[in-house]
Amino acid sequence: MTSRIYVAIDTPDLARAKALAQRVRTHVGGLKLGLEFFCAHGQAGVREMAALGLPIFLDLKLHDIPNTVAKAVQALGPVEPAILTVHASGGRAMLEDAKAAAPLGTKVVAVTMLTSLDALDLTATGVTGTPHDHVLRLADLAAEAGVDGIVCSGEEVGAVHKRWPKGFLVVPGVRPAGGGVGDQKRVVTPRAAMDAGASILVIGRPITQAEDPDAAARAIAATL
Ligand SMILES: O=C(O)c1cc(=O)[nH]c(=O)n1[C@@H]1O[C@H](COP(=O)(O)O)[C@@H](O)[C@H]1O
Repeated sequence: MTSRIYVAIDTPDLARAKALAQRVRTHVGGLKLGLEFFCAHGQAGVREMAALGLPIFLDLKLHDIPNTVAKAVQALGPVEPAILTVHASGGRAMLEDAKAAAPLGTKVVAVTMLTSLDALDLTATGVTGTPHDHVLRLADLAAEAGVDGIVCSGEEVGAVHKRWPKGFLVVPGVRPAGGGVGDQKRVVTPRAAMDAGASILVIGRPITQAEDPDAAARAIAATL
């Protein structure tokens, strides 16, 4: 079965990105490229990574007025990513227009509440209620807007899965038991996220910063 792990290749160094992808490719289902990589290498860099033969998750977390986001998504069309992120808090019209502008084969997923935030951070942004409530509210908004799914932490994915069983649910911020969490705050193990209903996992540093990234990816895959 294809691995449900997308490895987050968070580096601006193209040679390192390619080398990492080659090392872990047999234990991951796809490559996630984010802002760091895209700002350094743009669409040409994405194409070079896509040439390695794994699906590309382009994580640009677009968040702007509907017209701007739709035009940006349209401009990204030629690279036809398998998955593309926008922010759910951009609102319903933005989500609808992003989906309408995306290539047919691209899943548009809406980031709800970043896994690097906790309840205190949420309150500080002026949002009342718990992270759980906030994620469910944004997940409902994303479902109504017709995008393919959402990004949330493993703490909420079970509840989202119950409300939206067909949603494509992306869970980042996962850590093998006993691993360091870094800047992530709402963290679960890869296995717990899958058991709760994640469609795919996004995993960066536990693989990319390991002494042997291939062995780390294999070890995590073996727990799923
Ligand atoms: O959209 C994402 O992928 C994302 C959303 C989120 O809420 N939290 C989050 O960590 N991510 C991404 O997931 C990856 C997590 O990396 P690690 O913490 O190194 O495993 C990074 O590339 C983040 O940009």
